[in-house]
Amino acid sequence: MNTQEHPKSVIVIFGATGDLAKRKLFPSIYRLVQNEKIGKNFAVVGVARRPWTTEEFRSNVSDSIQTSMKESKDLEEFTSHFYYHPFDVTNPSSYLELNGLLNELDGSYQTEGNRIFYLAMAPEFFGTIAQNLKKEGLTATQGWSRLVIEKPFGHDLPSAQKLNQEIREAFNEDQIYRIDHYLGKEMVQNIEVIRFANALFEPLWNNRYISNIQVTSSEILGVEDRGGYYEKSGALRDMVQNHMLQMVALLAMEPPIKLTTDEIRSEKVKVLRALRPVSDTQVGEYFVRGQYAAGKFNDKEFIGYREEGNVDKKSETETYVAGKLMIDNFRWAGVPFYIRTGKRMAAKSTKIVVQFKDIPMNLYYNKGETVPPNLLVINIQPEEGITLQLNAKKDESEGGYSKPVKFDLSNNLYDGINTPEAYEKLLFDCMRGDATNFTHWDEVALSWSFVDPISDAWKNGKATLATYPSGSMGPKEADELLEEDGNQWWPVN
Ligand SMILES: NC(=O)C1=CN([C@@H]2O[C@H](COP(=O)(O)OP(=O)(O)OC[C@H]3O[C@@H](n4cnc5c(N)ncnc54)[C@H](OP(=O)(O)O)[C@@H]3O)[C@@H](O)[C@H]2O)C=CC1
Ligand SMILES: O=C1O[C@H](COP(=O)(O)O)[C@@H](O)[C@H](O)[C@H]1O
Repeated sequence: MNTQEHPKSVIVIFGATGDLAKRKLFPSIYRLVQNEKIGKNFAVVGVARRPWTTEEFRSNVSDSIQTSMKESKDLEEFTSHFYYHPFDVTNPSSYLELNGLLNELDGSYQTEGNRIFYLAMAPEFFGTIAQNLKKEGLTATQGWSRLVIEKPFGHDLPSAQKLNQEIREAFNEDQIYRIDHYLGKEMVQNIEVIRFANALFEPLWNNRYISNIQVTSSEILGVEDRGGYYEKSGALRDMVQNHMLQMVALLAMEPPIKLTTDEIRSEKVKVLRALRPVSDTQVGEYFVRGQYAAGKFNDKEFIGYREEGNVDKKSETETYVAGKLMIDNFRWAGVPFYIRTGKRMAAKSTKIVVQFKDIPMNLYYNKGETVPPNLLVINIQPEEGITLQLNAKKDESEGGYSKPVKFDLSNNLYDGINTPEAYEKLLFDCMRGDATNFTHWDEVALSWSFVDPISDAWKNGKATLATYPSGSMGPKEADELLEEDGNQWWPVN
């Protein structure tokens, strides 16, 4: 890339001493520099309460890079772009001083007045920070100002509306970048290309040819030290309201008329609007919730969720959700989208399986053979790639007629290229003003509208909480959810 095209900006990270900044944000900025996506015209200002000096902050940034990258070079030059400005974000008088520093850095790094305010803090601070930034004139520069907001965006629809209103008093919708880091994953972005750049798939992408679609996001990790947050969230709010529904929307949306932010968002919104609402009397028919109990995985013993730190011993919080989503529109009528996500499961895997309908007649039936369905598998993580399961002739020596064969298209896809991390891509998109892979307010609101009745029904005791042993693929009730439709979960590894 030509240096002329490098985006220029001062990035202010609120919550710069926290976990997200250290594990994700500093390494992402480092990779942007190493990959020559940004040049010299950038500075990063860390804000938090801890009374660190800029030197201490730089040393923390340096540690973060050394811990997370296989190779780290030019660290001194890189960290020289970082500054620390300690203050309590609830104190309005501190913003003027911050503005002074930003103006100074703007001059030193020639960032043309462009500013990114990245809120890597608990959501209760979002409204206060946004309003103080505006009130104290930090957004009134000659360049652009953008606000990046981490999830969770509210706790339910009313709290999200309130939060949105507070932020919108200070920033326009097109200045707000709501992060859903799944939208930065290479293979999630690939869904659109697989669908809309291949003559092979798009004609089959409907209820005439697809039997069901399964989206799994399983984690081996448990809740561990995040009990305080997770007790108020649970898997439904933590994963389904955002990442899982976003993947479903990308899989189900109509082809946009153009690949622009607005057109793609508007197609995703139509899918979210077409989701069949689940009333409290139907919740058991469409959703299963579970919580991990003690168990063993790879010879290691794990405690149950209720034994984790900051978790109530009688907690009813779900660490697992499986659901059947129906999209009531012309393309998808009758096709279940099954989703499942959970912690302390048997695999770290995010995978989409598109199961095609059976052939109209099985010519091999009389020969005693079943013909398995064709499967298109999109592997999002940890491996990235696509496989296509077809049926092919067996070799004479194997006996019988047909067997499933997998075409692994992964190597052809990337050919060894090291794909960028989700946060790296999203930060770069924000610097370039491309909001396509961020969530619009309408998507957030519709997702909460879908999820709220489910969590209300659970809260009102309308469904039992199943348990599953740590190290398993979830409760048996989730298998029964599919068995009732004559389906089964496809393995994730
Ligand atoms: N960690 C992760 O992997 C992910 C996090 N998120 C979201 O990102 C956000 C941050 O998460 P995470 O980094 O884990 O949280 P942490 O608790 O690790 O960090 C919180 C940060 O906020 C600062 N802080 C707290 N109160 C104040 C205050 N009054 N004034 C100034 N600074 C303050 C803390 O610094 P100090 O104590 O020095 O003031 C710290 O830097 C949350 O919204 C979370 O939900 C989203 C996805 C993944
Ligand atoms: O947003 C979240 O995502 C992570 C899982 O992300 P992944 O990229 O590792 O799949 C999850 O652990 C966390 O609870 C949730 O807040």
